[in-house]
Amino acid sequence: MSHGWGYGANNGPDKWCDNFPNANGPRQSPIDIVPGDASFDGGLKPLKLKYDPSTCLEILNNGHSFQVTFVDDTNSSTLTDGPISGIYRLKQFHFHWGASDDKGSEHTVAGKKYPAELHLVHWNTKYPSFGEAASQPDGLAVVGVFLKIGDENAKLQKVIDAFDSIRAKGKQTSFANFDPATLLPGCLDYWTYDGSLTTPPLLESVTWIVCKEPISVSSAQMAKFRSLLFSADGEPECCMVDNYRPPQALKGRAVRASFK
Ligand SMILES: Cc1ccc(O)c(S)c1
Ligand SMILES: [Zn+2]
Repeated sequence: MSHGWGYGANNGPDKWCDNFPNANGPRQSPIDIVPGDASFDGGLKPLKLKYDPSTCLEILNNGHSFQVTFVDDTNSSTLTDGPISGIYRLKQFHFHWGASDDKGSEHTVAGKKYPAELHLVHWNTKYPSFGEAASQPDGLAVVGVFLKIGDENAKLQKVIDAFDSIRAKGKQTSFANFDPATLLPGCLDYWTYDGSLTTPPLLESVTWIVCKEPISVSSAQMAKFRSLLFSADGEPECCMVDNYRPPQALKGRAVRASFK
């Protein structure tokens, strides 16, 4: 039986094209962002993120990353303005990270890798659901935030404190009253381009909004990320590390900057 997709030698990013033809599509993510090649667009609006902590629902280990999911049946937690039109609802946030502090982000900046990258996933409310939106070219908007090694991040620690309850694949636990805005950098300057999910099925439905300014994470906190498992209870333990896709070909796409 064929093993599901993952990040190992036999099922990792270089093999995803075998089962997911989008992998070789024209608007794949992530990309290497080259600041000198990005064009400033004065028409880009500031990001407007309105998050209601009471919509925070649970935290789970899905075997690829961990994610915090939100109730998305109203416009309580939304992304508007920025490069998008209309109202996009927050569905979940998750991270990608490395086995060591020198790698882990999906997007890179002039070749620089950060130790981790946060993705805040929003869906366009012109469609009836996340699932419907995910198959549309303007269906999703993902805000990416880089993590850099520095001071301990007290806000992030609230998420890390839940890891003991979700160490193995398939584990989930309630996670209430968390404000994802506390994970955003102070400056919301961003780069934006048309891309895709960075995990199978690699749907080309994402407006990427990558923040220029990183947030901090301590090396000890990154070690806690690496204590999570790709494997389920009863399976040989496999540490959840290097769950990132490397940069993909730009294929003529423009990258715009909201800042000079
Ligand atoms: C919807 C979604 C799921 C997983 C991901 O890594 C991303 S980037 C987006
Ligand atoms: Zn992601």
